[in-house]
Amino acid sequence: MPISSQPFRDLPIAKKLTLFCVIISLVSLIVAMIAIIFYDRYSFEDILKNELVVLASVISNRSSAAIVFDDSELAGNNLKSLSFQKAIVAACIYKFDDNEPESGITTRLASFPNNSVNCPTYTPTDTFLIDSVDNQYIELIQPIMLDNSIIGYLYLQSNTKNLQDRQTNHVYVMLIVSLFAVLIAFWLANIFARWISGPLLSLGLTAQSIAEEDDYSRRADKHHNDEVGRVVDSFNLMLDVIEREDADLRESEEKFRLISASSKVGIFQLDTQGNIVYANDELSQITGLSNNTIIEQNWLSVIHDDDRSVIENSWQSMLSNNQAININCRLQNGSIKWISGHVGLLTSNDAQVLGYLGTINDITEIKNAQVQLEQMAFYDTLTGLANRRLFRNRLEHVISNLKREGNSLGLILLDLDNFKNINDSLGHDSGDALLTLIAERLQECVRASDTVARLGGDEFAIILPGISSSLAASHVAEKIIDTLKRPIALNETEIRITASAGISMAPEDSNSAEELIKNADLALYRAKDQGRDNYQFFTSEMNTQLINHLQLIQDLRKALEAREFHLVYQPQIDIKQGQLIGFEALIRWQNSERGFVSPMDFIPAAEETGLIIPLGRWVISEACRQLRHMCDNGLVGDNVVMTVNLSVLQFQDDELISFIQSNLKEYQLKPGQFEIELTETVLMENLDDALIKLEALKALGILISIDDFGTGYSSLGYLKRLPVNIVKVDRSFVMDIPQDKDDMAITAAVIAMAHKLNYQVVAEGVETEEQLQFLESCQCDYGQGYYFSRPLPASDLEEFCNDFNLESIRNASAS
Ligand SMILES: Nc1nc2c(ncn2[C@@H]2O[C@H](COP(=O)(O)O[C@H]3[C@@H](O)[C@H](n4cnc5c(=O)[nH]c(N)nc54)O[C@@H]3COP(=O)(O)O)[C@@H](O)[C@H]2O)c(=O)[nH]1
Repeated sequence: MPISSQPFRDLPIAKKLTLFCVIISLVSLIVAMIAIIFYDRYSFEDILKNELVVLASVISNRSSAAIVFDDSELAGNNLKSLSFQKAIVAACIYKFDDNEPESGITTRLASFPNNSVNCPTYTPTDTFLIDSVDNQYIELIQPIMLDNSIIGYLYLQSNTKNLQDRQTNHVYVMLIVSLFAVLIAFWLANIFARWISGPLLSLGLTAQSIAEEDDYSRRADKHHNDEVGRVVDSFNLMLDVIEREDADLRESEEKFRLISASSKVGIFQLDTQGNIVYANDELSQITGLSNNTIIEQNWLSVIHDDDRSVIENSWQSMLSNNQAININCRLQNGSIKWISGHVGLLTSNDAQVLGYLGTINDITEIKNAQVQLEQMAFYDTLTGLANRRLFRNRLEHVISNLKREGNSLGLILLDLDNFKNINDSLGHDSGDALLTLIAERLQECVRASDTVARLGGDEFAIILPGISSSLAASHVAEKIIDTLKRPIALNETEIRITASAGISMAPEDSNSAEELIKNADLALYRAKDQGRDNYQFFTSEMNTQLINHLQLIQDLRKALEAREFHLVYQPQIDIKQGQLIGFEALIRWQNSERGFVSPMDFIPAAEETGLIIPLGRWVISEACRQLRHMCDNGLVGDNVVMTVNLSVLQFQDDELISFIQSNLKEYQLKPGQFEIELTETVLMENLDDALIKLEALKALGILISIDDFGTGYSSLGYLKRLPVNIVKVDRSFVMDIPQDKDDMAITAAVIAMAHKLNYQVVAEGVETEEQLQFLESCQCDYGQGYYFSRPLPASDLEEFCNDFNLESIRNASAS
């Protein structure tokens, strides 16, 4: 409620109290004075009248003789005594006429002063009268008695001036006394007022200084235990609470300031209109605007053009709905920054919106990382092509459109032939560069609407959406294979590479992405099987093959548990000495339903499933056990070597060496009695690791031979680096001797080269005397083949060992 300015009301309490006391005193004094004046007046009049009566009584008593004797002189003398009475202005003595006293007629006998005009010609009607005349005089008529008879009258007139003077004096005195009383009352009231208002004033001053200095540690002084004292107590109590809350507030403000200052988050406060009223330094850092500019400038102007309308909309919705919002946008202030933020409501205890409090984070790095991650998640980092995930997404997307639009889809899976060799020989950097060039060539072969993806390694996929027919798909596949065949210049080397491709079509082959990939993969497998550098369409019989393959794997697992495997041992003969020098352990699987299953069929499946590890370990143990058995039975000496074949996975097994060692120990065999046979493919999987492992095996004394030498990536360069003991010339070279002169030349060269490198040579697949003679002529060290013996079951080994004689074999062959 507005306070109107009223002079009295606005006076300080002390003055009000003083004024109040003075007014009370004044009113009291005035009332008292009036009462006294009135009282004075009547009491003075009474006194005057009484004095007049006494005076009249005395004069009248004295004057009876004068009347009786009609002595005016005596009467005059009696009256003269009144000269001392200053108030008496007139006095007269009257006597009744002697002749007619009953008539009441009087004669003036004497007067004072002489012949006073004031003495009336008097015929009294009353015997006794006293009265005041016009408040100026008092008149008295006193009968003069003699023997109870009235003989005359005395008239006295006294003026009241004296009385009035006395009264006036009284009034003056009272006024002076009142003045003093008022002054004393004022003085006392002042003291009293100060006494009363002093604590209030002090309380007010304390409150004022607290407000001015913002110092809530101060306390008001308590002067009395009265109501003001209780107000002071309450005030101080309130200050305690405020001080505590103020301290808490300051502490929290300080915390906020510290947090705000050191925060890596931009913090800002807006008023109810959305204007920034506070911003911390980090906000300036993030926005690139100075603190003042942020507050002055319309900060929305720094929002990226593309994001501004979205932010404005959510901003408006926050202002109108009073609901917190999350923001995610770009800032354009020179460079582009991504920010993420939150703006919440700042409300009072009664839920009134006081403004808005918000935070923003610079998420540019996160965004960039996100973009990078997205790139990495969906694109191949080396070639920039779609990766497996994106390929899969697109394939599923195209298939779903296919169902709607009734189009066809071609899927080509592509694998580079022998890419590994290039990688190993030229190095991974060259391999990567080649893959990048291949990716470029692949993209040249297809339309922009097609998807070229790298699925990993040297495996690529091409999605051909909306392709008209399998004929059109075959044209693309041909184009790709031809394009890739073109020589590629890589690090000043000209490289030629071929590719194999498998094609599946939707909806003909399947409408499921997974099925299509699987079908194309089967077709690719067939293309590789067909000698690479070609493409194959998926056919339903490939599916049958797949089913058979899966059945084989299932049976293989069961066979391992059911111990359906056994080993056969093929002797190896020293051609020059004609002596048995070792056996190659070869696995056999005899299945009740399948009958005999060739290792050529089940070893790849065992490799594929990892079953080769337990299977291969069983072979090692069984071969060692068999050699121990033969040694123990005197069938062979400790110079006879047992050879086992190791596949890629087996050779990569970290526990291979320790496993071999523990078996040698268990069967008390020397490392030199045990040999591992590795194909070039096994070694080439990871030549560097293979070398380390081979060195370790050789250091232990275990013999190492390279199987199928000459069929793979045979190179003198890498052969030199291999710590092997024996090279096995592949059966394919031996089998056509002596008909195939080239094979003879190759065989002779391999033997000579191996000898140069101090390796011994085993010729595989020796079936005839001619082959043996040729190998002899080439100084081949050892031979293995049906000519000497087929692989023998363990039960036939005793007979073989006891009966073996190369001469007899040769003689029998000659006859
Ligand atoms: N990882 C493992 N691989 C193994 C194991 N056992 C065998 N194999 C590999 O399987 C492939 C086929 O072997 P297999 O059918 O046993 O054939 C061997 C011989 O029977 C055959 N051979 C031997 N001499 C002749 C011959 O004069 N003529 C002819 N037509 N065939 C002959 O050669 C095979 C032995 O070859 P190799 O191993 O290269 O010395 C084969 O690749 C085996 O390696 C196993 O336990 N683990």
